[in-house]
Order: sequence, then structure tokens, then C-alpha cells
Amino acid sequence: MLEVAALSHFYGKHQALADIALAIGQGEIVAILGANGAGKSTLLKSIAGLVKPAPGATIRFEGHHIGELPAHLIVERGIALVPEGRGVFGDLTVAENLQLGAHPARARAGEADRLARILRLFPRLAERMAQAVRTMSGGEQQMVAIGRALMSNPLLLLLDEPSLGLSPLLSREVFRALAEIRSSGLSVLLVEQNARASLDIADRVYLIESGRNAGSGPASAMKNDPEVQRAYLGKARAAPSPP
Ligand SMILES: Nc1ncnc2c1ncn2[C@@H]1O[C@H](COP(=O)(O)OP(=O)(O)OP(=O)(O)O)[C@@H](O)[C@H]1O
Repeated sequence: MLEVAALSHFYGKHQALADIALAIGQGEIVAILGANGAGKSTLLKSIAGLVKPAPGATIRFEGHHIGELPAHLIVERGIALVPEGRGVFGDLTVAENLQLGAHPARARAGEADRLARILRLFPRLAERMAQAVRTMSGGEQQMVAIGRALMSNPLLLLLDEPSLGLSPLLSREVFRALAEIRSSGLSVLLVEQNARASLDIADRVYLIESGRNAGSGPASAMKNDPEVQRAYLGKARAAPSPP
């Protein structure tokens, strides 16, 4: 569904991404793990058309090259980004924020059904449709942000740190929603500090270090990789066995 190759990005002289390659199949949840500053957000923004890849990159979605398209046309192709920090409109209500997500042409057909499905996914939003988003908890605002992205009728959802700053309870709710979203056939590319939760939910994982690919594999295998356990799951390296 999505194929990325030779993706680099420079902020001035600073190279944030170097020759990144990744692929996502339909209905997959793919997680990206990497330290702070590794380039994860830049990778999502490059796919969403918010930062421009350096020449030579390939970003192919559903067989079409999208690397040169502006962000609004990438949304029309079916890729929706939920940015870090959510990007919701605090002074608008939940209903108005969700409505804003429905602006692409691809979202027009079936809009009412889509809204009903989103409100079943996040019943808290159904109870608060007329509430200004700035008065909601961080977790509820994250639900608004995900709901707004889903209103665009995407095929692929890009999520940047959806559990950042959420209580464990709300974080579990967000991850439960992601599992439901996947079971409806959507694909998800997930950047998450909570490595344990993302390894639990993901099908496959890519590791990124200093803007470069540093490993990939099925989430089930990555969970047992000693290096992943040490770097991302806080497990100490096993002591060497005595001679
Ligand atoms: N607008 C910008 N201008 C200059 N440098 C930037 C800009 N945005 C990001 N960077 C730098 O690019 C590198 C990658 O940043 P990015 O936000 O993609 O990393 P990240 O893996 O998402 O980090 P975090 O986990 O802390 O959110 C970092 O060194 C960062 O300081």
C-alpha cells in the first residue's frame, strides 16, 4: 500500500532522515521506534507532504508517486496525519472539529455513517459534541484528533505519539481504538514513546536511529530481541553466565 525508499530530509544543514526505506501493507499496524530526535516525526511529515523529501526519494501510495504532491492532495489520496500535540482547534466544539476533518472530496460520500462509526469508537465524544475542545482532557482531545482524521475517510492513518501525556486508562482506550480501526481494514503507521504498547499492538516494527533504518521485523520477534529490550523496554542486558 505504501512504499518508501531512499527518503532523506534536511533542515538546513542538519540531516534528519537519511535513506529511509519502509513499507506498509493494507490492514497492517506498523510501529516506528526510535530515540528522541531520531527523525520519527519528520518521517511522518514527509509521507503527509508537510516537509519536502530531498531529491531521489520514492514515496508510492496505492501505486502512485505522491512524494511531490502538496499535503492537501495527499489527504485526498487517503493518508491522514494525527500530528504530535494533536492540532485540534480548542475554541471550536467537538462537532466542529470533526466536521473540519470531512473537507476532502473523498469524505463526502457516507459522511453521516462515518461520523456514527467514530462516535461508536469514542463514546466519550458522543456525549460532548457541543463542548469546546480546549475544556477537554488530553485523552479526550486525542480522541477528537483521531476522530477528525478518520472523518477524511483515510486508507492509511499516520499517528504521532497518540499516548503522549495521557493517563494509563485513556492511553489504553486510545490503543483499543487503534485495534478497532485496524480491524475495519485501515492501515496505521504509529510513532509512539510507549514502546511496550506499540509492540503489543503492531504487526511489524521499524527501528530508526539518527535518521537511518536500524532494523525491522515482526513485532512478536522484535519484543524478544535483546537490543530492543535494552533500548526500548528498559530491560537490563542479561549477565554473562559464569564459566
Ligand atoms: N523545523 C525544524 N528545524 C530544524 N531542525 C529540526 C526541525 N524539526 C526537527 N528538527 C531536528 O530534526 C531531528 C529529527 O526531529 P524529529 O522531530 O523528526 O524527531 P523525533 O524522532 O520525532 O523526536 P521526538 O521523539 O523527540 O519527537 C532532530 O534533531 C530535530 O532537532
